[in-house]
Amino acid sequence: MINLRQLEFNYKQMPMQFDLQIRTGEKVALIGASGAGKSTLLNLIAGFEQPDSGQIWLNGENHSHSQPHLRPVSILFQENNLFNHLSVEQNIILGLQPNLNINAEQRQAVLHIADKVGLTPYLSRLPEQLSGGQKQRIALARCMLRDKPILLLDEPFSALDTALRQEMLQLLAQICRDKNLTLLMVTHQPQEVGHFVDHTLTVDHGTLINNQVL
Ligand SMILES: Nc1ncnc2c1ncn2[C@@H]1O[C@H](COP(=O)(O)OP(=O)(O)OP(=O)(O)O)[C@@H](O)[C@H]1O
Repeated sequence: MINLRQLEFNYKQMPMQFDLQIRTGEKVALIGASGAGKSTLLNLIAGFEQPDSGQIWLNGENHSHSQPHLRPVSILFQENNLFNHLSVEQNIILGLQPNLNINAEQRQAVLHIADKVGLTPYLSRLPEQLSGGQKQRIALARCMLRDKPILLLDEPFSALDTALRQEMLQLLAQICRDKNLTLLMVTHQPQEVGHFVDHTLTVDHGTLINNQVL
């Protein structure tokens, strides 16, 4: 569950104020013009930006000022999600274990998710040897492996073609269902995710302006 209460944040040129209520297991798409504040909203929830005032409640706990790693949240950024000196497999493993030491069961989970996102042939490569879409799939695989109840995705599929976007969306739907995840996902293809999400919210000039049920 995500509950934002009169959350205020100011970049000099753009004051922002967010009120938001997303129930556990709910899936919400976030749309809006470039520069409207979508990424900032995700960064506030994940703890990478600090609000000036207001409250952030996540799964019933007040996380208004907690450290990012203490929040029950996984986030996929628009870019720079990967460690370039680590292999594809190691980048995925980071979702489970920061020191990369995993047991046999965890390795099975890594291989399974790598297979699901079509990265099995690339596991020993470095990210720089992959395309933009393949890199984004590494980050997506890592996010989906993590055991956090809230998933924040910032344009996760923008580098993928239509067919692959559909496949990744199905995988995401399955994982959200299996783990009962709460999902907030920035997208520029609201028509493609309409059947998958419960609501679409629009960010306009630093505020959530509507709540449209699709
Ligand atoms: N570090 C920063 N310092 C000052 N202003 C910033 C900073 N980061 C973003 N902004 C400004 O805050 C506003 C919101 O940016 P944000 O990245 O949240 O928009 P967005 O809706 O995610 O855009 P896009 O769809 O292009 O990714 C923009 O006007 C942007 O210029």
